[in-house]
Amino acid sequence: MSTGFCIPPYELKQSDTAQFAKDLFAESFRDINRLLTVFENGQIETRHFAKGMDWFQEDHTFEEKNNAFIESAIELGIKAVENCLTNSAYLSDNIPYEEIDTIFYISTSGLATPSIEARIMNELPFSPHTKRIPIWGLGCAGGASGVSRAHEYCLAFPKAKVLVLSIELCSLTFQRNDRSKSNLIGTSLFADGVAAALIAGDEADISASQLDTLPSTLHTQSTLMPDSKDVMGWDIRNNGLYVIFSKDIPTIIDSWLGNQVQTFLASHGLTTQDLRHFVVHPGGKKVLEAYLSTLSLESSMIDHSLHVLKHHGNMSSATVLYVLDRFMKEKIPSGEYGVLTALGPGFSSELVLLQWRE
Ligand SMILES: CC(C)(COP(=O)(O)OP(=O)(O)OC[C@H]1O[C@@H](n2cnc3c(N)ncnc32)[C@H](O)[C@@H]1OP(=O)(O)O)[C@@H](O)C(=O)NCCC(=O)NCCSC(=O)/C=C/c1ccc(O)cc1
Repeated sequence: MSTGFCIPPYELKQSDTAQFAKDLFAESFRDINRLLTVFENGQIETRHFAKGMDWFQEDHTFEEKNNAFIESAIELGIKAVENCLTNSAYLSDNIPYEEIDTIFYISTSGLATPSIEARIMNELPFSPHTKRIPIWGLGCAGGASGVSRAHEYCLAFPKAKVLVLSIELCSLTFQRNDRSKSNLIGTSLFADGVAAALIAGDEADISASQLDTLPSTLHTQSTLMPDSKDVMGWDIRNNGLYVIFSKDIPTIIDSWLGNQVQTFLASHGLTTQDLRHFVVHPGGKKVLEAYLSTLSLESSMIDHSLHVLKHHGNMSSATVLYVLDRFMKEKIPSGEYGVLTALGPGFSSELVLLQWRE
């Protein structure tokens, strides 16, 4: 396994984005100062964006926003792929582009056909026979789903080297004229992130990592909650993508997820007591608290997720790969188990059982 990232170029402090939101939303909410406390309460300090503050001060058409997405996605995606295939923390030799069998491209924040991985293949020397599997629409769950689908691909083709490339430029969907509370909360949470992960089959010819152990993917579980399409998603209108996300998500996690994780672990002879590591997408502070409470986990198990939330915000599908990278850098004894998980529109969850191995 390897990872690579490209941090988008414009770093903004939470205090700057709070001021921006105050200017924008002041007319819409009489109690704006009370609502602005969400910017401080969310445990986010900095976020990174593809465009600077000036860009968000102006209205943009759907066409302009989506064109900006395509341009930045290619530029940042290329760097994340390069960093992943040459990451000396995990690889003793660089992986040549032409050895990548398949790219799973994950996104829900911009549209492109041909999809972004094809455009990146025009810029980097991949084999023209590389299989392209673009996955659009899984939202925050997409990074975990990408790891799951890559795992299954490697079971079918054990010699395969697979790239999961997640590109989310959530800020480029920003709707200045949507003065809903969801949009205000979203403006405090969402950020841009670009991450790549290399997943290799058991028989792949890959130069050994310099680390003692790395996580292996063992099993996966995808779950759709029936009749829950209004929990999260996009309302697609002439001006672009308008965010839908329910304020009940933390409560839904509390009542729905615990059982699922327990059943998943039990089907592999494990319980939550066996779980040492929890590689969880930090959807928001209250989302992380809900995970702790429903699974009775020790609070230290979300430290890496909180770190990513603090320094990068919620970068939708890319976020869980940032969290995974922090776990991969830790010295974790061989044999220990973990779960990688994220939730997204559907409403759905993705679970991956991990075991650290030499
Ligand atoms: C740290 C937060 C953000 C703030 O906490 P707080 O400061 O204690 O504030 P409250 O939770 O009390 O919320 C303040 C107000 O906002 C309201 N609110 C609170 N979430 C909501 C709400 N989703 N709707 C609409 N009103 C709300 C809440 O009801 C309350 O209103 P009021 O009754 O007038 O006091 C906390 O609410 C929190 O962690 N929430 C969980 C966030 C969450 O669900 N994350 C997972 C979903 S991620 C997701 O769906 C992704 C979407 C997405 C979006 C854009 C993209 O570009 C890409 C992706």
